[in-house]
Order: sequence, then C-alpha cells, then structure tokens
Amino acid sequence: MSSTTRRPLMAGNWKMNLNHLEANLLVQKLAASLTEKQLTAVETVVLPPFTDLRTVQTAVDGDKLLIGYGGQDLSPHASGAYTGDISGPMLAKLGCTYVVVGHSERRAYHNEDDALVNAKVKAALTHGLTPILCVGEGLDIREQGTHVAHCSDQLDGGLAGLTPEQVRQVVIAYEPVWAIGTGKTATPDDAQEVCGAVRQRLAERFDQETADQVRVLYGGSVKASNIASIMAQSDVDGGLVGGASLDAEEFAQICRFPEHLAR
Ligand SMILES: O=C(CO)COP(=O)(O)O
Repeated sequence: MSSTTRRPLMAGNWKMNLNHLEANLLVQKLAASLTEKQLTAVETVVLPPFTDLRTVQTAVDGDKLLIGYGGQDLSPHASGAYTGDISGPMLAKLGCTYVVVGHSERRAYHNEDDALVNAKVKAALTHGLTPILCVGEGLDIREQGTHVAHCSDQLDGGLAGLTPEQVRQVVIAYEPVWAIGTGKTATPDDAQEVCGAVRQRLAERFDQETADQVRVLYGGSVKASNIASIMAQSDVDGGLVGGASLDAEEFAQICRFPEHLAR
C-alpha cells in the first residue's frame, strides 16, 4: 500500500490550553475555515483538555461538523478509586474516537514507562478508542545517533502483546522531543528516517499488511509553512500538531496541505 491510500490525519494536540469557551470558538472557526471536500480528504481531529470535551462534543454534534476529537491521555483502568484520572469508557461516552498515549510530556512529567503506556494502549482499544501512540527521542539520544533503535524499543514496548488486527487500529506518532515546542523542526529526511523505520519494525514484529495500513504521523514544530515538505515523505501520513493547532486559520492551512485542496 502506498502512502496515497492511507488517509492523511491531522491531529491538533491543544495540551493544557484553552478553556471550554475558547474551545467552542476554536472548533467553530476551524470548521468554518475548511470545506467539506477538505475535511473529507484530510481527517481533521482536535485533542482538547478533558474539561473541554463536552463542549467540543456539543459543537460537533449540534452542527454536524466533520471534525473528530479525543483525549490527551487515559487511565489504564476502566473505573475505580483513581483520583484525578479519566477512563476510556468516559472518553468513549463523550464521542471521542482518539486518545493520545505515551506523549513525551506524560513520559517526562508523570514518569510513564513503556509498561504503563502499553496498558493504556490496551485500555484504549478495549473501549473502542484509537490510540495515538507517541514515540520519540531526546536530544542526547539524537546526538548519540541511536534514535532509530530508541523509537523502535518504545514502539515494541507500547505494542507488546497486541495482535496484528489490534495494531492496525493504532496510529503511531513520531515526535522527536528536541523538536517539540522549540521551533526546531526535524528535516523532512529526519521525519522520513524514523517514520520509515517504524513501518519497517511493524512489518518485522507483526506483518506487512499491518505495516502498510498503520498511519504514522510526525509531530514537532509542525506549521503551515513546513507541512507540505514533511507530508511529501512516503512514510509520513499526517501530523500531530501542538502550538500551531491553537490558531484556527494556521491549523486549517495545515489541513489543506495538499496542493489541490489549497482553494
Ligand atoms: O508535542 C507536540 C504535539 O503532540 C508538538 O508540539 P509543537 O507542535 O508545539 O512543537
């Protein structure tokens, strides 16, 4: 399967930004900035903070917007005494289709290791959510030149114990930590090197059909000005966009990256 048969996915990770009123405004503006043709060609998803999800659901359902949404994290547990956590069934009930798992900020600030990330991937799948499993190396690993092995290990850990059928429902995001929020984007070749290696690893660990079907995103200082060159890489199927997704027009421009969708 070539990259042209995998539907491009642009996901806006709002991180800890925007209250529910601002969320409503941004979703409405985003939908108004994109045509039905554009929203059909490129799957467009927002990943707001938990406190905004009900508002986003109301906006999307009320106006039948062709925009998907999801959470930025989930508990590995379905319910129980886990103060402060949010479960897969709660996200699914709000109409979420996606959930980010193993973002480098969760790994760094909440000590999430591959075993926990793996449990969260499994919880997401159990509750009908598509996990966006993040992998990526820090600057030290990049400078040592061991970034491909590092990302492959995170991939193996995150997908441990899954069947090929389950892996086909997962989205992988390669986010080099040194490129997140720094304005320092990986070159298109850097993005392709690791996204290609991720796909190759999926073929080795699972099977070729799985590797061909799974969408692999790039994330790290994606902007309207650099998305086209990143998307020109054969193994990059979309973007996981942080800062630039907080501006409706910039994110809409990112979603219009294919030349024929520009107008
Ligand atoms: O972490 C990211 C998305 O999950 C990337 O963030 P920036 O686009 O702000 O660099």
